[in-house]
Amino acid sequence: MSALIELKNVERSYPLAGGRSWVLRNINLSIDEGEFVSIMGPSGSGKTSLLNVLGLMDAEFEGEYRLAGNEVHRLNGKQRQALQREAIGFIFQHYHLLDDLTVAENLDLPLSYRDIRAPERKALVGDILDRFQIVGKKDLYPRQLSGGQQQLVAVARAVITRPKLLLADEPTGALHSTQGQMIMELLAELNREGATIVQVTHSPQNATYGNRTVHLQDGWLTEAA
Ligand SMILES: Nc1ncnc2c1ncn2[C@@H]1O[C@H](COP(=O)(O)OP(=O)(O)OP(=O)(O)O)[C@@H](O)[C@H]1O
Repeated sequence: MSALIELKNVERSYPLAGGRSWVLRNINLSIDEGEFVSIMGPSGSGKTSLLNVLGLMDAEFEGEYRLAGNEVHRLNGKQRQALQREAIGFIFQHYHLLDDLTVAENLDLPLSYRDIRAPERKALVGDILDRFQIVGKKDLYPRQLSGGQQQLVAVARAVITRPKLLLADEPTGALHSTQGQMIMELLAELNREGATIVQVTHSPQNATYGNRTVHLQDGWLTEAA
């Protein structure tokens, strides 16, 4: 089994008056294709910082990061952006849908960054609307949807390009428990279909949907027993 993600001695710090403030300490982590990993840890322990490194949103780290055979630590900004668009889908706590775009237009957005012709884009949007059973919502705006429906659209948008890696930051954090459970079941299903998923969660219940949990404490990573 080949590793999709490999972090070697990854460190992140910020300058602080008189020294540096350390956020990630000597992180070594390997994640195989097809895994569903949960990152847990107290507030301020570095979970979002680690997700930002994994998602190529933060390049100011030290150490080595390999993603799908790419040496991320050697890439320039343009190459990182290309890899991010090709390989990663993001799901955030607060959906991050664009308010001025309809559901269908939000779903089309990641496709518009790719070299895909309009009829094929339309077909892909149609397929995903079907798959997520939201065809009836396609012309509505995000504010016309419930929180659970908005997150459903956000997950659909994250997977429409079939990324190898799905990164989720507290994906159920803003939802009621039944809506949250629906989203977790959907993530588990996407994982069974082959997506590698890394989620940040405070919820031990949500972590049970994954196959493995790692813990962060003051920037240090430990594997759960
Ligand atoms: N731009 C920055 N400058 C300085 N310190 C920062 C910066 N961004 C994050 N930090 C620090 O990094 C540490 C880890 O933050 P991070 O957001 O990764 O924690 P977290 O585990 O995700 O917390 P939470 O569960 O509260 O979201 C915190 O102490 C935070 O203050």
